Formats: sequence, C-alpha cells, structure tokens
Amino acid sequence: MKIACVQMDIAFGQPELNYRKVLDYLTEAASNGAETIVLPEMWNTGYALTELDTLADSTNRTVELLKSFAKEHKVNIVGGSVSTEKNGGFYNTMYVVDKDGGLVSEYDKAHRFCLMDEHIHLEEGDTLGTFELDNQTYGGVICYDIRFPEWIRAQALNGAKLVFVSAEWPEARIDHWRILLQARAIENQIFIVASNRIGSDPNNEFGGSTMVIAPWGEVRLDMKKEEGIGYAEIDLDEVEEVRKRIPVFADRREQLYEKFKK
Ligand SMILES: NC(=O)CCC(=O)C(=O)O
Repeated sequence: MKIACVQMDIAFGQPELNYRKVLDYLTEAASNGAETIVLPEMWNTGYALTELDTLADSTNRTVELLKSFAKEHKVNIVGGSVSTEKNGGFYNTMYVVDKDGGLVSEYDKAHRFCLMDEHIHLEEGDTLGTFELDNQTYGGVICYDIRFPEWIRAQALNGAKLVFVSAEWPEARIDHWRILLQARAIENQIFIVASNRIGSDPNNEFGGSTMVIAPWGEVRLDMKKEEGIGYAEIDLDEVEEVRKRIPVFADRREQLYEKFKK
C-alpha cells in the first residue's frame, strides 16, 4: 500500500484557507498514486479553541469533502482531525473514509491535552477508533493519545496492524514524539504512520517529524521540518514476520496483569 502523509502549516482560525490547502494536497497525493492519504490534527481551525463556536465544523462539511474526494479519486483518506460541533459540545474528531466514499470511522480524541487547554474547550471521546479499509483492520489516534500505551495496545489487541496518528505536536517536546512513536511500534509490533504539522500559532511552534515506523522499529519516513507530502510503501505481512521472530502477543500474561491492576 502506498501511503501519503501530509505535513503542512495550518492557518490559525482560518478554515477557508485550510480547506483549500488540504484539497490541493489531496489532489497532489492522489495524482502521485497514493492509496491512502493521512492528514494532521485540527487542520480546519488549528488550536483556535476560544473561537470554536463560530469556526468548528457543525455542518458535516469535512465529511462531505473527504467522501466526495475519496470516491472520485478512488483513495482512502485518514482525514486527520478537525474541530467539530456536535451533541451540544466541541470535539477533536478524526474521520476516515474509504475509496468508495464511505465513512468508516468517526473517532473523537480520547485524551484531552491540558497544556493546550483541550480540557477547557473540548469534550472527550470514548470509542476505540479501529476501522476496516480494504479488508484490513487499522487504528487511529490523535496526538496526546500516544502517551497512553494501553490505548494503542487496545487497538493492537483489536486487530490493528497499523495505527495512524494525526498531530499538532510542538517542537519543544519533539524528542518525546519520536521516542513514543517508535516505542508504540516496537511494543505492539505494528506500523505507525504519524502526520504532524509544522509552522506556529500564537502559543506554540510545531515540530513536524512526520514519520512512518515499521513493526521492528525502523524509521521508513522522516519528514523533519519540510512542508509537503511524504510517501512510503507498506506491506502488512511484516507484522506477522516480526511477531514470529519475537512472539510478544503469544507471551503476554493478561491474567497476571489483571491480578495487580490498581
Ligand atoms: N495536540 C496535542 O495533543 C499535543 C500533545 C503534546 O504536545 C504532548 O506533549 O503530549
């Protein structure tokens, strides 16, 4: 599978500019033969959280855009995340559409990041975020979620051989980003495909380092701070090869862990 990761700057609080830019990137990736395209976190508004009442997507605009693009270009899209308004609150929502234009996942970020005020402005999600594309199970999480190993493990235990990550991760902690992503790949023996933004907003400079990491831990793509699209070829059979080499999942002792759970 040819994967395209979009690493872009996001215009703070300016959805019109961001929708146009994302459409251009989707068009470029599809014309270069991508089968699955991955976008970063909160790409419609950035972290303009105090303005969500006027800026968040409350009309299904993002879903309609992704669905029609996917169907026309026969491409899967892991639509990063966008700020949404639904059920009387605001959410940080990842939409995934398949190449027939079907919505296969709507995942709301489960862990709110207080250093960026998410706990004040956003509701938390409570679904797992696994989904099916081309008869394979995948996982999807958003940024801060990667600090919770049990959350990614839950996705792996539910069959995800690859977990997509969409992020707005600041440069100040980019070493954590890189190490955490590699750890999540190695401990779960899965692919991690992670798209982060670059540029800055009034509060943070963002660190890029969009990466694809293989189940043995090798970095197959690292975009550093370059704006644009990074491509990688992925063969999910590698997951089984690594699990044969070191049978972590067969050796897990679930009952032992339950015994000492606090
Ligand atoms: N947007 C986010 O969730 C950022 C998470 C982050 O920066 C971290 O250190 O964790």
